[in-house]
Formats: sequence, structure tokens, C-alpha cells
Amino acid sequence: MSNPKNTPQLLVSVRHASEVAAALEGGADLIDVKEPSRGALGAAEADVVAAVVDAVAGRVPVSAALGEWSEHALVHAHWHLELPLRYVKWGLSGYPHTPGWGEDLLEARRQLPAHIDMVLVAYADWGRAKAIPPLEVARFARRYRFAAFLLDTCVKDGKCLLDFLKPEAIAGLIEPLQNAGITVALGGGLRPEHVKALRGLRPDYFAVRASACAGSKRTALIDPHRVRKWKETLAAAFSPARS
Ligand SMILES: O=C[C@H](O)COP(=O)(O)O
Repeated sequence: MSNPKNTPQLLVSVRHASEVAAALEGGADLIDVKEPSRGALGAAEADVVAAVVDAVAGRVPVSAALGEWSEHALVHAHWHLELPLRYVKWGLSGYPHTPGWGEDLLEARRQLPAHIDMVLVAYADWGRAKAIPPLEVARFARRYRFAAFLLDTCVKDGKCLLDFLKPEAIAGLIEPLQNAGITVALGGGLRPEHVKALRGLRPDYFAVRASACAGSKRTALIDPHRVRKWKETLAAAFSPARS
């Protein structure tokens, strides 16, 4: 449930069960599973996701990235959807921007197991991602009462969310969602030093991979000290004394 008055929590993406201990030691509040070599929302194999779920052992919720949406997306995710995941998400890169877009996403949501919520994902770099513009995705999320919304970047080339959207524009996207009770996560090449510019927003989660890895390299291993630095930065920036 969206809780905009609280300090934002930290989602950390892992690619393998061996990274779980570092992410949790650093203080991750939600473990996401993705294969970073396969893109922004690259899907890890179902057995990799299952091993992460086992390693987390119920200490925090687990989500899984399932790649970019395609007409076969649900079939490809068959085994993932057997797992006790809290959220799943597909990106909308290459998604046909037709006037009545989204019916297949609603149908997919209807077919998910009851314990799994679908995160609607908007890419801030939607032009180069050939994705649906974030404002439209946000309106769709609100109109159809999605449980969660992630604003991310698609191309992981060192640019970050703030290179594509100013904080005021992000606020205009997410505040109506949070007011509607939708959980909101912000990601996209974010580093702790970006939090200052975003502290007026108070998303429910910051979602990170690269900056939590050694050398800020998405395919390197999670560094617990980097995760801890994120948690400390969030606690300092969003403490009640600063509100
Ligand atoms: O879940 C994590 C988001 O995709 C952000 O990843 P990133 O920090 O590597 O851009």
C-alpha cells in the first residue's frame, strides 16, 4: 500500500541467490530479481528466481522482472508465476501505441495468481525505448487501479532518470498515483547523490541495481556497503525532522 508520509524504502535488484545476503545485510526492503545482461527488466530464469526466493526466506517481499511485454509474455513466465512472488513486472518497450492499448495487460493481470500484483512500468526515456509515454502509463495505472507503478529508464548507458524528467514532472506523474493508493517506485541509474533533488517527492521505493553493485557496474556483485549507504541517505533525507 502506498504510504507517502514514510521514509521511502529500498528495492535492490539481484541477479542470483548469492547476492541476497549482501542486499539484506545492507538493509534492502524488497528484493527484486532480474538478469541485467538482458536489459532493464531482463528476466532471470525461473530456477534462479526460485533460488532467490529460498535465500530470502520470507524476510522481505520478492519481485521479479519478466522482460519486455510480448503476446507470449504470460506463457514465458509460466514457472515464475508458480513462485511466491509479491510483484511481477514487464516493460513496455516496443509496445504498440494504439488508441486502445492495454487490454492485453489487463487480461494478463486477471490471469495472475491472487498473491502476485503486476507493476505497471513506465520508461522515462520512452522515446528511445519506443514505449508508451510515462504520463499515459500513469493514467492507465490510475484508471485501472494497478497496485504498483515503477518509473525507470530502459537504456542503461549511464544516464539517469533525472536526465529525462525533472523532479517537478516526476511529481506530476506520481502524486496522483500515490493519492490513489498506488505504490510508486523510482529507478533508473539513480545514485545516493540524486536523492537530494528528489526528496520533495517521497516515492514508496527507490529501485536500484547499478549503484548497489561494486564499481556501479550492473553486472558486478551487490556491495552491502553501497546498499547501506543508500539506506542511510534515505533515512537522512526523509527523516521527520526534515519534513
Ligand atoms: O530495479 C532496478 C531498476 O531497474 C534500476 O536499475 P539501475 O539502478 O541499474 O538503473
